[in-house]
Amino acid sequence: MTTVQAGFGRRLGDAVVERGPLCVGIDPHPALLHAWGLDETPASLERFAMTVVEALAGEVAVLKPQSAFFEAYGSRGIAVLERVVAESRRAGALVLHDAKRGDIGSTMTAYANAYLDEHSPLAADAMTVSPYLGFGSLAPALGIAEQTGRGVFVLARTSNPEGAGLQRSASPEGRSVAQSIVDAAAENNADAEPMGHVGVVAGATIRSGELDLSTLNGPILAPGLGAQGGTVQGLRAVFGPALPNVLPAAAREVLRHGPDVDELRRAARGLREDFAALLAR
Ligand SMILES: O=c1ccn([C@@H]2O[C@H](COP(=O)(O)O)[C@@H](O)[C@H]2O)c(=O)[nH]1
Repeated sequence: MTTVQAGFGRRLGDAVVERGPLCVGIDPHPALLHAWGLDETPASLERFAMTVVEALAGEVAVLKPQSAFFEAYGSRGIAVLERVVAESRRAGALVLHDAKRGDIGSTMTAYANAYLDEHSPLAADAMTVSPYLGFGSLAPALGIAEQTGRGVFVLARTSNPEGAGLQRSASPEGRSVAQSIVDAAAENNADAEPMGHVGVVAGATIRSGELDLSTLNGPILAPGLGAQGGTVQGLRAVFGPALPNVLPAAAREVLRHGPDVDELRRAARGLREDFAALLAR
């Protein structure tokens, strides 16, 4: 493990200042491959993913490969994912592995080593993690991330409709499961400047004011724009005063404009400009 000087909160903040607030998902869905005139082979997977990297790695703050779509192709898919991570980072984008890992602490260490340790071929800048085995089970990932200047995004209130039942369920004192995850992340970020390395995931599709994010002091990944029904304009109602910490995320809403790299860029810029205009209002 090698220590990176700046913490993830600062690195993400700098990337957003330089490139604007947007995370684009690299999700090679079979339907998108077909729409791009590609088939479902490792060679097509690579063509798709590297086209997105060519179009956007020099353009957006964060790229978020969805691990599942690469894992589906076995070791050849993982080899493509390694290339996506390395070339995106080389072009200046931060890479967030969307793998949603979560396990007992000892196994969590191995996941964190796989995705966050600089010597791993898959090492990125951040990863998504699932707190279902208890927030404390994520401690090894939080620790490795902090030591290496990397970040984690903990699922709190996800964008999918099925998440609501579990995540909105409340303790006798009235605190929801999702809020307890946000509060635990906030504890880890308490003294960090300009913000901490423990982000949360909260969908662009959730109800207004569902979460109190006032003490989080960390980034908020907001997936669910476009294909899942969330809108950039709706983000202010959902996140209120926490809006400046929101990193809007979209995959299909951008990828459907491919394979033309200029069209992909135009789509990403449009979303980013819409969000910047919302922030400025
Ligand atoms: O709450 C969550 C957490 C993660 N995701 C992931 O983001 C993308 C969304 O893709 P779109 O095409 O923009 O809908 C996908 O990889 C999900 O696994 C999420 O949607 N919601």
